[in-house]
Amino acid sequence: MTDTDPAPAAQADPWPAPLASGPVDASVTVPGSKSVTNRALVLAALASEPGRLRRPLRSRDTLLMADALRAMGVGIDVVPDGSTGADATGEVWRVVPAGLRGPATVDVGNAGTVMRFLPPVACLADGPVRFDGDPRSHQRPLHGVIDALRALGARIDDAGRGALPLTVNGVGALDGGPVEVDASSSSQFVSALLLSAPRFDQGVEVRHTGAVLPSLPHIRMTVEMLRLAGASVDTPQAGEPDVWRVAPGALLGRDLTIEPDLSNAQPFLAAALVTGGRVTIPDWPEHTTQPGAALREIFTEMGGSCELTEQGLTFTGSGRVHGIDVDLGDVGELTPGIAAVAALADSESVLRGVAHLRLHETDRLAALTKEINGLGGDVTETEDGLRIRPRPLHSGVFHTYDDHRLATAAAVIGLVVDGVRVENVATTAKTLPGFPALWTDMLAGGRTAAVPAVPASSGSA
Ligand SMILES: O=C(O)C1=C[C@@H](OP(=O)(O)O)[C@@H](O)[C@H](O)C1
Ligand SMILES: C=C(OP(=O)(O)O)C(=O)O
Repeated sequence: MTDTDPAPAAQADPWPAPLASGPVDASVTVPGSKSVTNRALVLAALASEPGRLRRPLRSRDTLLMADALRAMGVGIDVVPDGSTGADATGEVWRVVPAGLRGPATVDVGNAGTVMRFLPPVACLADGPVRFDGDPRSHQRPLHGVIDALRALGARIDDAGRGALPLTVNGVGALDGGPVEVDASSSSQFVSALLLSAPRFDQGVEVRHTGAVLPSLPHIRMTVEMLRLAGASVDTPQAGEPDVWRVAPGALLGRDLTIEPDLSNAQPFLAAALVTGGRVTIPDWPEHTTQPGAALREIFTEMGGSCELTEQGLTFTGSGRVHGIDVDLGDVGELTPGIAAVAALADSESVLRGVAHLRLHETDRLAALTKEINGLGGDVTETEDGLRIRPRPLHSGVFHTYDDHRLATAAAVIGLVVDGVRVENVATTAKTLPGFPALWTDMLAGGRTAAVPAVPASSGSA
């Protein structure tokens, strides 16, 4: 097992998605949030003292982030939890900040958070940091981060591509100050500039100039986590929309427990919806900036009800699945899972506000259209989303295009459509390693925890 390979159990490829024999009834412990884990790693690496992450997500995207920070000199190790028995919280990563080093090389894989959040960090290294990743990473938008960093004083060699691969020539500091960015293709441009800004000489003032700004909850997550780390952040006000300011200053080392990944809870909640069953997700946070929180409302409208108790969030399907007309601009990463449910509904759905999904792990709008239609569906792409007219679906191979959310969406359809086979289900390791086992445990009424046991001795994350 390498640091970037969480070694999921080998699966048949294509993987025969299990058919539900009746309504599911299970409690599923979902691993930590990718978005929270990778922000926590960056903020801990930039802090002025060591910090800890409890229940971090151990997946391809987060291990790539940890490896990249380590390559720049940061210490990241698995340490014993310190608590025992029922109090044990799972894996703990200790992050020990250090003077950031270059030369270094960073493999971003296909992780938006790594490719966007780390070039600003690399500006603070004392030498060149080379970034490259999967072929798809060369196509995903990065120009907003590159142009903004240059405007703030950075030297970046990208051979005029405005994309990966590139080298950030770190000199140990960055001026910072006011900068404009068009983040209409990814909110991560804004998050990236804000996260490192406490360490820029003048902090930063980011002004978004584009017509739309997707994934606002993820920007709120950035702001909230910066503040938790002691940063001073001003957020957009009436009369001054789309402007964020971060003051320069030291960041604190925190002891942070990572919330479960609510977007990865989606397929399990969808299972309750499409089978008319019941699924509980323990540790569902009462307050969260994760976009997955919107599932409570969206899936309720599509045919069920949910209740937040001490046990977690329980979603109960009504036995009917309704179509929905919804703007998913704030919560774009939920689109594949909602499209899967919509394909099984009793009426048409229109999913809007997600044109930027064409530049995600794959072109998600094209991929969902092709693959659902390949099973007999009737999906058409619109300018900014999908129109889904439910049809009786049949067996077939569902291709996933190296996209974790395509794979989990296919599994949802496979619960009620016999003979769905998911090509490359292993791609779920990007954010949810062990997905097939969690899925079959759920169908067996599982109560199994996905959180890895605390290792007996310390070691590298
Ligand atoms: O900042 C983050 O953690 C994320 C922001 C969103 O990106 P986009 O704004 O590019 O959609 C989201 O889709 C992605 O999964 C995670
Ligand atoms: C868009 C996603 O990921 P990334 O962080 O690579 O942008 C996603 O997880 O749905």
